[in-house]
Amino acid sequence: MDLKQIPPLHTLRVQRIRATINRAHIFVHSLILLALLYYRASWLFFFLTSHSHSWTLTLTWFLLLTSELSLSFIWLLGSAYRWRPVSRAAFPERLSDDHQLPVIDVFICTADPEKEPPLHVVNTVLSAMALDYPAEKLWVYLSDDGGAAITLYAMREAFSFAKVWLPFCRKYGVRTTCPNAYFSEEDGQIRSAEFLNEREKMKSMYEAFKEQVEKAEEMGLIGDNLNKKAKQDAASLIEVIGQKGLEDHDKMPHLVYVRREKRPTHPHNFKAGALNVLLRVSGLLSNGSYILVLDCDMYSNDPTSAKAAMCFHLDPTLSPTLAFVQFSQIFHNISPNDIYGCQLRDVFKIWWYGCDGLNGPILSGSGFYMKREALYGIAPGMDLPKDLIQSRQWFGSSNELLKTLRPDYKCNAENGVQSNGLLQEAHFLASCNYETGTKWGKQVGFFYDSVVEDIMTGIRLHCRGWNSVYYNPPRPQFLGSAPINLNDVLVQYKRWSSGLLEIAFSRYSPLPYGIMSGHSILHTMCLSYSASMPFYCVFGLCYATVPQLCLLNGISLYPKVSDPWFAIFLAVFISGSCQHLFEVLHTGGSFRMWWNEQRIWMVKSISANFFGCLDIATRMIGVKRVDFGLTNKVIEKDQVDRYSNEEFDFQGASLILVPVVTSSMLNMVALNGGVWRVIAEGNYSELMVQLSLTLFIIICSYPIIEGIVIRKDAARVPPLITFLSIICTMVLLSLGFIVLAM
Ligand SMILES: O=c1ccn([C@@H]2O[C@H](COP(=O)(O)OP(=O)(O)O[C@H]3O[C@H](CO)[C@@H](O)[C@H](O)[C@H]3O)[C@@H](O)[C@H]2O)c(=O)[nH]1
Ligand SMILES: [Mn+2]
Repeated sequence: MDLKQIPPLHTLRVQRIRATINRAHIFVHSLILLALLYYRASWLFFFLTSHSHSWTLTLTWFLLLTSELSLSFIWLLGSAYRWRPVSRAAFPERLSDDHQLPVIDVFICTADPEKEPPLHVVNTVLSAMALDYPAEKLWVYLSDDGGAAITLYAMREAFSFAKVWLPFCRKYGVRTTCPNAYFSEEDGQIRSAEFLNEREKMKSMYEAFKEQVEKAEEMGLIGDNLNKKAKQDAASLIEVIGQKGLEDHDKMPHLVYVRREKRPTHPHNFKAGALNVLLRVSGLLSNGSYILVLDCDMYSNDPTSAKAAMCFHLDPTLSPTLAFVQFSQIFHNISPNDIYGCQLRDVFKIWWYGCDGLNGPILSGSGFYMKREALYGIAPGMDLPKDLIQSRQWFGSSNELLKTLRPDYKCNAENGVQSNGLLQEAHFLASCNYETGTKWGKQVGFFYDSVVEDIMTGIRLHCRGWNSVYYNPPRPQFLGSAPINLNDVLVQYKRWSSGLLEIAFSRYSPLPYGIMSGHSILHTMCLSYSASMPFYCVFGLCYATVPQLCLLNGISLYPKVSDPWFAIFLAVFISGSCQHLFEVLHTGGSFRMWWNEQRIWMVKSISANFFGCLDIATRMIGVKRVDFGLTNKVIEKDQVDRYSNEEFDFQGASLILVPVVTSSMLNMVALNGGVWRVIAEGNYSELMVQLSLTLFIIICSYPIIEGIVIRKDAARVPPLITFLSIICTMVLLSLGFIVLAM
């Protein structure tokens, strides 16, 4: 048959108009930036060389040049995302028969039954079990780092519930296969009486299942495992759920509960460590060629994702170098205009499309189908080590695991796992000593050098020669929940910032590493951009303080309104803002969302990014240990109300908020002082930019100022934070007066 007549499994379209607009903008914006930097540098040079040079001016201009240079450099790296955006379509219905599909292992991670309620976790498990994929080829693994009896109990109950839930979903073509989500939304379609009847029955069965888990929780099944020590010090426990009735597996995927061994003396490497244990245990039990990774707070929202991913993985032209297919992450609980910028709009609606037009998106933690072989430490097309000694150095001493690496290996778990002693070996693979002296976490599996293991792993796979694909079909394939309280948001960003800095300062820092591994320059820029984001704090901190302190002291840092160079500063501001606004509107956002994103970018850069830098600095000098800072997923009703009203929630605010509150206070003082000075001295034109900048920051900070001065409710800025920020503001003001008066 003529190959051209076979309908393709997927298609790719380059977004030409977007690419052209983007490239034109990159060109214009680069020219403006160059002019601005020239202006700043030439004056700085003049100050340095003139006889009567003032140290104060030299210092302030140096600070501004540094911050403007850093921002321009980060912008330049990020412009690679806009170079060649593409979009894809997949046609899973064109896949040939089910018999040829490979085995898929689904990995779901949970780490704490208090912050991640077991009922939510098993909802994610159920949604994954209901993927539209041959049941005997689907294995679902849950890694329980919380080591809680209640989670295991909930898994067993979930397996029983799945026996009725999966047939129901299949019979009626239910797409929302996460029961909690399904029963909290209306079906919306006109359905038969039989269906409505069954749905009601199913609902009451779900309620009964839910009650059972909640009752167990109340009865204390959650048990003594909850205390911190037990979480750090526990033996491994692996259970293949529902194995006794093998007949179940005609229609049911396998479900495996894995609790790895943890000892206080052994670093457990957080999620990456958990995933690597799953990689080994699953290698032994099912050895799926592909792996779907899900966080416990992100459920499958469309059963077709597995087959859609296979459209790419099974395409012989893509497959040899394709490591993973990344799906978009959509968060179901985002407020109408996304006050905290948690939907990661730029990542999933702009950047990954752009990366996909180069070598593919960076790994994003959850919602991706990964080729197992890509995680085994080799470049595409290379063979795994054949020599036994070398294999053991890479993969550890389990002969059973090593056998699974052979190309002719036949999985022997088909006949039941418990019977053939494999479980014992699985415990060995989940023990905390197993990785000692091996390449796990360094070359094999998910990488340990950063708490953002996803980005780290993605960068290293790309630099090793693997590619990836981004797929974002109209119906969200995976839905997650985002934090809805400012402190949780900032703590999450702080972890990401420190993790990204770990990458930036590691041997795998993407810019040198990408260039040295011969990776494409544009894609290296994309990889480097992600690792450079924490450095936004240089610009943020400088622009929130230096021009303001100078304004108070009557020092002008920008050209006069009448000076032609003034237009350059205005043009940078307009060009940057317009591009951002255009992208927000183009990706379905509103004007309000654009404004919110501007604000939260400022907030995050001076708090989370700055604290990320401090975190790394304290770790480097050995004062602090690495911490994951799990995101809290238990949400109170009043928090939800505040969030849906788009009201800032400062409850539980920690020190991380101090820079934000300090900056708001400082800018208010500066604006008042600046206005007085301008009125008194009439140097309006000279200080115009500084006055406008200060006013802009104040308008952006309105919810924070409101939280300090006006609000009296429980979610206002806590008085302690206000107090600390007053002290910081006073220190900054005094420093400003002392230094600038020199
Ligand atoms: O020691 C740990 C810590 C975390 N987790 C799991 O890791 C996942 C992500 O944790 P979460 O607190 O939800 O962090 P987020 O910031 O929401 O996660 C984002 O950032 C992480 C990297 O920091 C990525 O791994 C995630 O995929 C990405 O969604 C959850 O399923 C946790 O249960 C573990 O299994 N073991
Ligand atoms: Mn999460």
